[in-house]
Amino acid sequence: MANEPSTTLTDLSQHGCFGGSVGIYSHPSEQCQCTMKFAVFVPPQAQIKPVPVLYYLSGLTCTEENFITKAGAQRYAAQHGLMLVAPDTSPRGEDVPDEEGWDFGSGAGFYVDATENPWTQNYRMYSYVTEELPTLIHQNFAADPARQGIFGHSMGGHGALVCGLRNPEKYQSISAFAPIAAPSRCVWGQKALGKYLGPDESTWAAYDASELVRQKAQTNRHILIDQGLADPFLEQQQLKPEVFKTTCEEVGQPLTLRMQSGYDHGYYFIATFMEDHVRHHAEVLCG
Ligand SMILES: N[C@@H](CCC(=O)N[C@@H](CSC=O)C(=O)NCC(=O)O)C(=O)O
Repeated sequence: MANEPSTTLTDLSQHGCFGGSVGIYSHPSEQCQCTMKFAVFVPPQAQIKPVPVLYYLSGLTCTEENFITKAGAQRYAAQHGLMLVAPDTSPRGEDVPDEEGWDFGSGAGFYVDATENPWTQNYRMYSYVTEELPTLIHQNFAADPARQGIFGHSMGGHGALVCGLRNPEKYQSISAFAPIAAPSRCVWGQKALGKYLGPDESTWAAYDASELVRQKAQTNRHILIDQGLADPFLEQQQLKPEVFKTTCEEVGQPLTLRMQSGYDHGYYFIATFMEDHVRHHAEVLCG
């Protein structure tokens, strides 16, 4: 069912899963100028016709494997007939610049197109996620390019909000778990945006959901966010969901922000509310 099969994908592993399959793939990336990896769950419905695709963006330190092995999304994606795609979180490799520390560089691409050296050649995760990866998916899998959603966690929740708000024609549904919701106002975001984009903070707004939603509110679409109240990064002021919520209220962006008592930042929290998030996307994409 896929269009014009590409020869550039390397199949690294395949596993039967809920009547469909999980595959891990690598490919040479034009945007990131290195080998990139991603995970795909193909639901059983894809054997009959192209299915909608739900992209998941992971958080700091993650690879393409965290979500697919820990979040438990495949059961619900199989029920609704959704394909899941989870890319790595940054370019990687011997020739890719990196820095000490886990909140910048490898594993911390922040879903931006860097404009500052030495990051600009490889760190193009925004264009990778919104352009190169969807093209590859549609060339190689039974995916319907007209029905796509995006969600993610923490740094990946920030990425999902940014990619979704900036590209309403590409993504019809958006949700996030504990997103970095106002990166211009937190330590993680200020470090990453300052290094990838430079010190001129006016350039950061294009990658800050709480700024973007002022210009790009999608008043006909509902965004779902879950946030754990026992999340240490919430207390450290890295996430700031209240800033995003206030802006959404000001501009009329429909938002359900659920503050979940007893949940921290990890994948036990994500797995607990995964069914609701997959349903949120399926109601739009599979309706
Ligand atoms: N290594 C760090 C903690 C890193 C961490 O918590 N990463 C989160 C995402 S945080 C925001 O983007 C994550 O998803 N980790 C992977 C996992 O499988 O849990 C430290 O030492 O504090």
